[in-house]
Amino acid sequence: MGSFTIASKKVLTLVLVIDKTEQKILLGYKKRGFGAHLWNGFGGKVEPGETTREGALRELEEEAGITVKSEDFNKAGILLFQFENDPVALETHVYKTYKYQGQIRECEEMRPQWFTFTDIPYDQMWEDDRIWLPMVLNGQDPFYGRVYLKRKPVEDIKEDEAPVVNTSTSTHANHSTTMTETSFTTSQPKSGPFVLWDYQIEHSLQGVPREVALDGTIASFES
Ligand SMILES: Nc1nc2c([nH]c(=O)n2[C@H]2C[C@H](O)[C@@H](COP(=O)(O)OP(=O)(O)OP(=O)(O)O)O2)c(=O)[nH]1
Repeated sequence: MGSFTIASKKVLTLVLVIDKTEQKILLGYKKRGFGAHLWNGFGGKVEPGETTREGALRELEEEAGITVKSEDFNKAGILLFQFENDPVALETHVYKTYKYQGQIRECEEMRPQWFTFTDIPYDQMWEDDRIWLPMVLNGQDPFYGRVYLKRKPVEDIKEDEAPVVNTSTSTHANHSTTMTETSFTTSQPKSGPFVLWDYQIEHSLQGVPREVALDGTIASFES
């Protein structure tokens, strides 16, 4: 049995771009690196000297090509991701926005695509997303909590399930965007190399969390 004991944390961000009118969310297909072959929001590590808000806005511009005004950018919550036998937890600051500027574009790491709320590809996302993403879409944020992810047995990871990608151009919310569709030849990779082991996620009644302690409780709130 593996251990979920953590000793420290790294700070990361995750940005959700939502079209309330059309009931759609912009996700990116991660082409490489950590979480490859999964659909996710945009984000990554916060750099030294950056606030989480600055880091989230930078990653959104790098990965999807769009910018968001500060007043349209809100913290939806914090999740502490814990990985089996890894003492470093990922304190992930989740932001949401309903407005953006610029032209959505693909980059070498992420391929953006809009999904209607009823068509979110949860079986090609991190397994915990189906628990907390609806909280954001239903306005049940801010939230906080922790998520325990266990490594999949090696025999369950199918390396050669490469997706087939088709490119097309579509127009959405006055933005003409080149979109690509993904289909999988055989059984598709599900939730990457991790499975959800356990979680505790709660609606934050006291305010917007600024930091989560290593035990998953809120350490401080945004003022
Ligand atoms: N939706 C979701 N995202 C997760 C989970 N676990 C997890 O680490 N992430 C996110 C947080 C980050 O946005 C991303 C991992 O960040 P990363 O450090 O690998 O980012 P990156 O490859 O883009 O690296 P960089 O740009 O910072 O160099 O994955 C999860 O269970 N669900």
